[in-house]
Amino acid sequence: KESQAMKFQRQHMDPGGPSNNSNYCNQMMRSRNMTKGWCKPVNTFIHEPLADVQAICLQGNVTCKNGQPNCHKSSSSMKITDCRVTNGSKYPNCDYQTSHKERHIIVACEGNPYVPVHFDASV
Ligand SMILES: Nc1ncnc2c1ncn2[C@@H]1O[C@H](C(=O)NS(=O)(=O)C[C@H]2[C@@H](O)[C@H](n3ccc(=O)[nH]c3=O)O[C@@H]2CO)[C@@H](O)[C@H]1O
Repeated sequence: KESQAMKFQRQHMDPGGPSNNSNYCNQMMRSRNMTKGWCKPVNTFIHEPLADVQAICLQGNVTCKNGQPNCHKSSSSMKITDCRVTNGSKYPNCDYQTSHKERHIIVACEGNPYVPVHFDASV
């Protein structure tokens, strides 16, 4: 069974990216298994080293969207790509808009070791 920490890395980590093609999201949402059963509506990939993303758990503590107290906001902005399903997208041919951005990100952390398990938002 996939751990929450490994699920976070599968869904959100891409240190090597982004390739500047407009098809990045279509390719990545498929290859990271987020188009099975449905087209996941929104997903962010983070283009920073894993160690830098794990370090966010030691940074600014903030309240999560769901009210839980275990979210943390990155002290610096990070290179990300937002993938958002298009209006014309029809499962199983999931179609995404690819948006490359630099934002502070907010993740939820859990466990021992205390690591990212959920992507909450970018600001
Ligand atoms: N405080 C917590 N502490 C610990 N765990 C917590 C906590 N909260 C949730 N989980 C868990 O995390 C799991 C999970 O997948 N939550 S999810 O809301 O659906 C994730 C969102 C995110 O993937 C994506 N999104 C969204 C915006 C954006 O900019 N970028 C972007 O990528 O869309 C998704 C839906 O919004 C679930 O098991 C839940 O129980």
